[in-house]
Amino acid sequence: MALRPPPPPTIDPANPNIWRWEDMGLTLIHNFITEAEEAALINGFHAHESQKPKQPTNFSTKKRISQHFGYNFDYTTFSASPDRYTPIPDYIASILPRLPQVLPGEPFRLPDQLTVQYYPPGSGIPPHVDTHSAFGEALYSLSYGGAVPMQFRPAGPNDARKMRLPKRSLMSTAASPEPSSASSSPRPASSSPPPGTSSLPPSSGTSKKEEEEDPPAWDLILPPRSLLIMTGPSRYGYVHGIRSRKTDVIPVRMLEHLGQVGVTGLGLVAEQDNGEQDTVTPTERAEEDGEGEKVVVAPRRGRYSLTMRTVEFETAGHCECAYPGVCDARIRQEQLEEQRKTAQSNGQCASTPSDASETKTDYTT
Ligand SMILES: O=C(O)CCC(=O)C(=O)O
Ligand SMILES: [Fe+2]
Repeated sequence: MALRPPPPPTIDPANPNIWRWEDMGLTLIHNFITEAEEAALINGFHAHESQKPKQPTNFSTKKRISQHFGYNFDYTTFSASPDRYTPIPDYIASILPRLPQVLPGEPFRLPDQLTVQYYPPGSGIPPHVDTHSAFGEALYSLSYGGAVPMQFRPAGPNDARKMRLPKRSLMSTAASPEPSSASSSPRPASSSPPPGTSSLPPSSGTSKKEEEEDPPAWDLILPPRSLLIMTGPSRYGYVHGIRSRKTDVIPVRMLEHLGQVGVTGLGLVAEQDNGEQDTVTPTERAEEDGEGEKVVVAPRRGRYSLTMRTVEFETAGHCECAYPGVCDARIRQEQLEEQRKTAQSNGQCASTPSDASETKTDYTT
């Protein structure tokens, strides 16, 4: 199926590279870094990978490979410890001061929890909501290498249900990936099941048929060297993910829209399998899909992303967002309340609020 274009963005009249979806708090800035900076980031990733004290990285794997810098996040306590810190290399640190402050009126802290991910061609990340309570509102994600479409949809009742499953895992549901607790730890496989199709386990008593339809999703192409910024609804109330697939069927109108604002070279079809540069523009490859839409079938390339978040030390574990259905802090409160009620009905002491930080969940970011 062809990608579904996003709602029309507002293009910044002063800088056509900047696309905004103001009602969603979503921004995409094209050409945010130069090709030289992109090359430095890619070289830095591979140099760091080669220094890992383990067997050589298998780049032909289908799994994402990740590297963590800055504060290490501990998912058993749901907090970051100021004394567990992996130094941030220069090729990443130099990007941070250039990030736009997107929350006016709030003091701007440079992101201090950084995750670099390499997505081998065809791999993705399950649909998820990044953990609300652990990080500041603004999430930044810089893309480099190949382009990839990121899928967005408003979080729905199925997501809320899945986030309340006792054994939620990144493999199976709308959750909240990354970062994992230790720096450079391997991530779960990213390929299955396809986002949006995960079903509840039989023990939940809910059959696939009884599940409500997810709200419709749309795709945002993240070209290499672009910066995605999520705040507000897109940060707290939308699910985002990348489908695992070898090729994307891209409507030509999506490519033309990118071309109009000076974005060329998606990295998707820039190189042929024989390694030669491909001089044919993507739109020249267009064909019609079954519905008469002009599309380009573009093979996925290896893609890298640098996700930048700010750890909340002060307010860790709390969140007052408008999306309690998919809010980790609200879910923990609900669980505590249930435990308290159960304890009361069993005639035991109710648990104290301090249990909150120890509640065992397997939420990742
Ligand atoms: O690869 C990306 O751009 C985003 C990854 C992501 O959503 C995450 O790590 O939470
Ligand atoms: Fe995410």
